[in-house]
Amino acid sequence: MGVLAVMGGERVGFWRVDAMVEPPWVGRSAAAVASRVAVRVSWGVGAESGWGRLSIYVIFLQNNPHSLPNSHLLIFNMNPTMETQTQAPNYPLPLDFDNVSTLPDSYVWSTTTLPSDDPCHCTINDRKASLPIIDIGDPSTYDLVRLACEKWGAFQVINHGVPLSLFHETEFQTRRLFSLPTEQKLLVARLPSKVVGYGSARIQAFYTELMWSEGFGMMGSPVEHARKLWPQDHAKFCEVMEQWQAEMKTLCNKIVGKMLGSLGLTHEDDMNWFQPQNGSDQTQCLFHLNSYPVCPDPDRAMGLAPHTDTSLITVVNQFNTGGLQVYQDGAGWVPVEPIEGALVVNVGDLMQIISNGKFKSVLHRALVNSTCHRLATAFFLMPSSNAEVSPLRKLVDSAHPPLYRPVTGREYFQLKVKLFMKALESIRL
Ligand SMILES: O=C(O)CCC(=O)C(=O)O
Ligand SMILES: [Fe+2]
Repeated sequence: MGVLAVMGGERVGFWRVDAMVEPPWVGRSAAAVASRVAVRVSWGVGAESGWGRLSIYVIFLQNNPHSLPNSHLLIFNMNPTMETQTQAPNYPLPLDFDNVSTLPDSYVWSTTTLPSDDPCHCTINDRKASLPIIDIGDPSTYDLVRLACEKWGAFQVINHGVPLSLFHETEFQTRRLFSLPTEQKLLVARLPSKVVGYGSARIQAFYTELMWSEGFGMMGSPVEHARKLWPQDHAKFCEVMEQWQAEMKTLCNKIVGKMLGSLGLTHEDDMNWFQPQNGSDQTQCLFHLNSYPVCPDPDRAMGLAPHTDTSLITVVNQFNTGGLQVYQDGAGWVPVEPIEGALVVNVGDLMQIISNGKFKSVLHRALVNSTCHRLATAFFLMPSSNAEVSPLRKLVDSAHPPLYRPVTGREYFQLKVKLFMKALESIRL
């Protein structure tokens, strides 16, 4: 287990590997190699004159990148067989964004590779279309919620009861994490098969072009990772992250209650399947921090590529900085207006399944900009992994046959990892 750093060409970055590398040669003095490597690292990451001119090296660090000279460290020329030996996954860890002054070619999204022809396409007429803003504290909002979920698959919520002070603390702690030096963030790099830890978006695996973003995932307490990042000073980060997740869980229940209510159902009667059965298998909610550093060429870059969320619903906080866009048939990509203290709710794939296709899982993406470092958080409401997800019984009758076969939360998650945007289609009856 270790971190592979590959330097040279345009794809400068770090890959995490699961497999132990069998080095083609061993026995060089670690200290001697380390001094060479340190120089190559500083050349390879960021120095423009270095792009494409360095030969490719693979560095295997058994310990942490901080202790280079003392680590057991091996270096060898990369060759075609090496790639198969290391089984490097198809998505790199994020770039060292601070040290890049021009957009590397591998981060350029040409308009032809974008799902819509023009990334910012919006006719004058379309500009009037904007995501509904719903006062979730208002008891008479059922119709608005239903319409928003049917037409958009998303809406913004206000009057949700999450204190503004917690927004600010969460933003502060999120910025604190992403401001750490790259090599420190790599101490908690996410393993390819996992959702927790630091890394690039998991959907990167489905796109050839690289995304201008980095993320940090957690499920519940982030203490194990936070301890590695701040050995003496992680308590506040953990406290704030746990508090935000608790607030999001409560809010999600309220919102799901409204969504069901808008279809004539209730949380109590119709969501029993969702709760952990014998207390042993907790719900698998995922909380993600996203960072979109200032980008030298934002019109040609992509922060987070188009996708739908796997969740039942997702609550996104874009910290008052625009960038999130939702796709609507007929209108194209519609920017989600940043509103201080508002939260964005996305209908996810699992909600599309349980609503028997009444609510649609929204296609969305995040763009970047050249002036400010955008941060966002996303809380994904997930069922326990063995809960059976299927169209809710009361929504199915002879006139409305079930559109999807039952799947467990775990099974659907695995389908999404394998099939990405074709996962829903694969369980369609
Ligand atoms: O960063 C954003 O605004 C969107 C985040 C998102 O869609 C996600 O993490 O799935
Ligand atoms: Fe998303």
